[in-house]
Amino acid sequence: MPEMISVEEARELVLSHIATLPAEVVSVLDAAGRVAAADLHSDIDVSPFSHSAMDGFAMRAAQLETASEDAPVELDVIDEVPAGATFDGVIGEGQCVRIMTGAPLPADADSVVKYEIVGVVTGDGKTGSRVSFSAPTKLGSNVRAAGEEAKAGEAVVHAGDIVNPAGVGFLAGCGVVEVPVYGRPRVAVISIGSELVEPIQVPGPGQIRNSNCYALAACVREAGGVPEILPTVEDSFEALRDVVREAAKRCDFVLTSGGASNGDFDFIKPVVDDLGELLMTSVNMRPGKAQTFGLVDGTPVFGLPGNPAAAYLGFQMLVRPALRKMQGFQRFELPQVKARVTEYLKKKDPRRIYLRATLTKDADGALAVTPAKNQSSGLFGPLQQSNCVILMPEGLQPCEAGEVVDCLLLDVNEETVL
Ligand SMILES: Nc1nc2c(c(=O)[nH]1)N[C@H]1C(S)=C(S)[C@@H](COP(=O)(O)OP(=O)(O)OC[C@H]3O[C@@H](n4cnc5c(N)ncnc54)[C@H](O)[C@@H]3O)O[C@H]1N2
Ligand code: MOO
Repeated sequence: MPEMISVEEARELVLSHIATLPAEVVSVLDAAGRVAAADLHSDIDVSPFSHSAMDGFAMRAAQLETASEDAPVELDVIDEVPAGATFDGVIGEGQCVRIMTGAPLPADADSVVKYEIVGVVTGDGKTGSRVSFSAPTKLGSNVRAAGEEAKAGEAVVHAGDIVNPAGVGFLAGCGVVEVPVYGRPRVAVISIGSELVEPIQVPGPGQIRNSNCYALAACVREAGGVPEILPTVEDSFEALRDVVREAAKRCDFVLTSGGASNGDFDFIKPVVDDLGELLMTSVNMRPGKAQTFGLVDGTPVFGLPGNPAAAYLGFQMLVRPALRKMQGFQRFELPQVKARVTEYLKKKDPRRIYLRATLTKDADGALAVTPAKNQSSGLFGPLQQSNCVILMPEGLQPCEAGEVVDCLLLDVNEETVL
């Protein structure tokens, strides 16, 4: 196993050990944001019948061919058809049918003229009235064709498609009420550290609150997974081994934070090595060099570093892609834009650096990016206030103010096209 690998190599390594979860069937509403695991077919034509797109009058366009301001064509209104009803009669020459939006087009009609541009000669425009048309209408005007959106038996959503809220409506209209989608991974979220106390507690001497667990569980949720926060584990090889072994049996993915470095009390690497196969220990990124990955009984186990920003960015770069692959998503790169950096950026560490930063757009649409003042890997605050990270490539090349840099957007789906 190489000592330190690049972020891209790490992502590839992780993804190569991740399988898509089996499909499960959910109600169409719960399919929103999920990936379809099979082609989904409409049981009927959508819409099932040709219908009017306007409230107006239905007739054949040919009846109005000669209509003009000077010589309007007058027709008798022989019936009225609201949405939900049908007109089964015959529309003779000199006749039309009053029709409402959504009502089936009478078999004899091919066009609809909205009532705002129709004159009433006698009556109130309803059945028994006489109405006038002062212009011809186009064949098929204001008619929505049967099967315009889907034909009976047609695949309307394909395996691998992400169902969005509009898709939920589309599927419902096609009679698809149960949808096979790839499963959501159950993710055990484990904090490691004898110094940790729960957020409801006030830390005593040498103690800090366990914040990683909550951030990481939120990250899991946002990535589509189902987090299960486990009790904090003290810095003990045996204690950690027992917890990881049990979690790997019950869950689809085990995520730890802390104890990933080389200190005297850092045990995630030896635990994964002991229980299964240790595949990665270190990635060329800052923050977040200490990134452990391996398999325990075939379950992926990822050990993030303890420092909050290092854990968070390790998650975004390496764990989120894994959880997305499990759910059938196919894009794993965070959306990236170029922007001018507003200040000089020094580069003392040759690792790839992800600077927490804020991207803004000026009145002309030009993007500018400003790094957060405090880049300590021990802080969540600057991430809460940032909307991107600046990617400073490997090496020691600094960056002048005004230079164009690559920015990876946070809190945006990988499918976003910029
Ligand atoms: N000799 C060296 N020491 C360290 C190196 C190094 O290269 N050589 N790397 C440093 C870097 S960078 C990081 S990141 C950390 C990663 O180490 P660990 O994963 O073992 O992290 P811990 O030591 O357990 O914790 C680091 C830091 O984060 C706090 N922490 C831990 N868990 C939580 C939590 N759940 N919620 C909030 N904060 C947490 C912990 O108290 C420490 O302050 O190693 C450096 N050392
Ligand atoms: O993993 Mo550390 O800085 O690289 O936080």
